[in-house]
Amino acid sequence: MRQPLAITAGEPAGIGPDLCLQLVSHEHPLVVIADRSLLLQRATQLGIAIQLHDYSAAAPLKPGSLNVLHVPLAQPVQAGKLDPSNSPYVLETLRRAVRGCLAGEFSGMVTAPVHKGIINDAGIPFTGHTEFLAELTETPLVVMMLIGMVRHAPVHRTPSATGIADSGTAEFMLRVALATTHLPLREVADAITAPLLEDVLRILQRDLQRRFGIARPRILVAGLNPHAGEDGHLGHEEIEVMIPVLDRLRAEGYNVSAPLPADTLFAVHRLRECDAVLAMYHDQGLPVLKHASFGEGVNITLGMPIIRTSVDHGTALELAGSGKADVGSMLEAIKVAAEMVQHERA
Ligand SMILES: NC(=O)C1=CN([C@@H]2O[C@H](COP(=O)(O)OP(=O)(O)OC[C@H]3O[C@@H](n4cnc5c(N)ncnc54)[C@H](O)[C@@H]3O)[C@@H](O)[C@H]2O)C=CC1
Ligand SMILES: NCC(=O)COP(=O)(O)O
Repeated sequence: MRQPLAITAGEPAGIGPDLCLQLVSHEHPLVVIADRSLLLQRATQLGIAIQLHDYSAAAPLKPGSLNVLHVPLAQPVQAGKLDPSNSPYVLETLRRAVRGCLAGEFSGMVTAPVHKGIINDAGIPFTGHTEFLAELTETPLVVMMLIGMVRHAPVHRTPSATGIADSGTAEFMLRVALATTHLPLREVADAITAPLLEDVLRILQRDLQRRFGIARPRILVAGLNPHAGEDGHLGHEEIEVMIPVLDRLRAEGYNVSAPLPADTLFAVHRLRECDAVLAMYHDQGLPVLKHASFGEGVNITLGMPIIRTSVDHGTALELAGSGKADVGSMLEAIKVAAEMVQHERA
């Protein structure tokens, strides 16, 4: 029997509950972790007729119903209106999913978006799922990677040394991993140390192999500084920190590039010939990916003992309860989690 994937409904005032309601007839076995009355209330607001089934690990899932593992809210919710007293509920849904994944009850977890600000307003330091899940699974280092299809992007039209065909369009999977996650920009340069870079690349390589079936991943590494430091004239991190690590890993058989200028690294002719890009920080890599595939991208946490994927967007409070939330990224996140489970079993 296929173990279900756990779906956490995220911030209750956001679009997470709306997205979960659209999963009733999904082909993959799913268990939504959320407050039951919140889902019923949002269904009424959206005019969706829905059957909820109370999930029990001991009983089969009920097809045609939304299987719900009930976690109670602290306060009733108004769509679009944040309330810090419900932040412990949000975190409890995540804890329950992680417990189930670690115990083998769930094959993985897929998260709807949380609102990082309101959790902090509730007095709970929180930077993101990524760091929170690392803590819950006692994983010393995890790697954030977002993936999405690049479609119909302009391609360099002149055949060159890269051998690029004279084609006007391209379609390929872009994977962008990050060396640092939710870190203020001011702190990024100090955080890029040789041990960190080496550990991140080892996690990236290992998970691309075991969870994506890529035998020898080709990884392009972005420099930290403009023009990858311009031979030391625009910063020294590439020469002092990055190049020695990359040389060492290459000698071990890794297919990693030298630090590349991030502005040209993201040109289509380069991206389509690699399996993943390692960007040094959140806003170096993710804007490119979201520009290409927002709404159907997937966020993945690598390096953990469990499988976790997520949507590529946030809580979109203004759309909650409106019927305008696009479920595309959630569907992709479920698909990718299911594929990762398959790869791991293979
Ligand atoms: N995985 C997670 O839990 C994530 C959580 N967030 C959190 O979400 C909150 C809001 O972040 P923003 O930067 O405003 O990003 P956002 O993704 O919520 O909104 C950006 C724009 O995209 C639109 N949008 C987002 N999701 C959509 C969907 N499914 N269908 C149609 N339109 C959609 C919104 O209406 C808005 O115009 C923040 O607290 C942030 O921390 C942001 C990204 C990921
Ligand atoms: N921009 C992606 C993002 O911030 C996702 O954060 P997380 O909550 O998945 O850690």
